[in-house]
Amino acid sequence: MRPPTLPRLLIAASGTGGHLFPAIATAEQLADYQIEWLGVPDRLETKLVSDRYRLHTVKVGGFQQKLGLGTLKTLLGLMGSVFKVRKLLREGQFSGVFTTGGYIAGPALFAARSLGLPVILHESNALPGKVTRLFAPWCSTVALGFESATKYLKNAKTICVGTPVRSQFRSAPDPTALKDLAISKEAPLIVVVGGSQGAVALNQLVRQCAPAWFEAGAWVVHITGESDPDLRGLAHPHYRALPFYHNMAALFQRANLAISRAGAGTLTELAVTHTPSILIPYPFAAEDHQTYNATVFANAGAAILFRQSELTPDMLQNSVLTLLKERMRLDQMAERAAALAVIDSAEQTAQLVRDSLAPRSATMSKPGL
Ligand SMILES: CC(=O)N[C@H]1[C@@H](OP(=O)(O)OP(=O)(O)OC[C@H]2O[C@@H](n3ccc(=O)[nH]c3=O)[C@H](O)[C@@H]2O)O[C@H](CO)[C@@H](O)[C@@H]1O
Repeated sequence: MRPPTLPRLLIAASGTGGHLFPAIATAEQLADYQIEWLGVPDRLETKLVSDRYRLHTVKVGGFQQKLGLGTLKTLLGLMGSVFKVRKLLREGQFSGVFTTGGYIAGPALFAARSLGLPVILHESNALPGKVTRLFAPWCSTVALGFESATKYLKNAKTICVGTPVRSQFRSAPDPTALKDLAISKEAPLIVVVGGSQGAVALNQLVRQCAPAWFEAGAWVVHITGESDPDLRGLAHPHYRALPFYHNMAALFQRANLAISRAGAGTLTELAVTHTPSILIPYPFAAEDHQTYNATVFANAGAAILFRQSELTPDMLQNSVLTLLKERMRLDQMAERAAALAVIDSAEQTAQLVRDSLAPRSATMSKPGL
């Protein structure tokens, strides 16, 4: 007897770690679905996803502010992508779409809804992205990373579930992890991270401040991103600079303090690993959404928020030195961060996917249909 085929789910997630990792974490909980992926050529998904899931790609881009030839080109491109995804969904007999927003969500949502298929959208930011705000009312369910996002999505069916984190963040700390970095076991550790692509301005600030932190006995692991022109700008026995690191869970678990941009993915991980932080939102992020994320953490007492435009190297250097001396304050910030964590977000999000797809999958699997 042939085994019953699993219902099929298309996941549309693309571009940055902040969009891909929550989608991967949710996919890891959906072994009862046959999953395929929708992304964009040449983005991070070609490295992170294609060895595990069949990856289909379409070209999508954002609309420019001014109307003109560029807008027309983007619109035609979008229509072409919608047709391509529609064909994929129909021929592949998919039961629905799960997306984490961003540009890829547009064609996925248009195509799915035009076929009457359910769409579940996860929005991890405190200020939902434009695509989410526009399309949320058309989704079966919109899962939110932050409760405060609800107020921007009044016409949608929303539910706060936190943001899913990868399995590495949900397993017990591995005592052999971080061996590759050969860092002191006892010294205070500062981890610097600028999102999945790194942050050159943050890197420059940190390099100016770090010598005083080394003097104070601290070590620094600095995730620089691939595009920093000054990658070898600092050398010290207590300093490790890396373009990207895969075991972020172990790194955050070990860190006494993180200095970070305020992408929703990283913030969620800092909460799950109870890591106190200094947050410097990326000032050019769409609609300044990272400041909204960081404000939630700062208001909760889990982080200190600095705007990049107002932050001098002296301010950053002294804040870190003060925090390193105030262990009780760091412990309190860690507790506040822990209070923001939703450990089972991946399971909750996966269940929302099942609930939205269930009636259709049940119909499709009835004999004779
Ligand atoms: C510049 C920008 O607009 N960034 C947005 C992007 O996320 P972006 O990817 O920039 O940033 P996030 O902080 O959300 O996610 C980064 C992810 O990459 C991982 N990581 C990072 C470095 C590394 O070496 N190894 C590693 O695994 C982190 O652990 C985290 O899971 O989408 C997020 C979700 O919509 C937004 O909140 C961010 O504002």
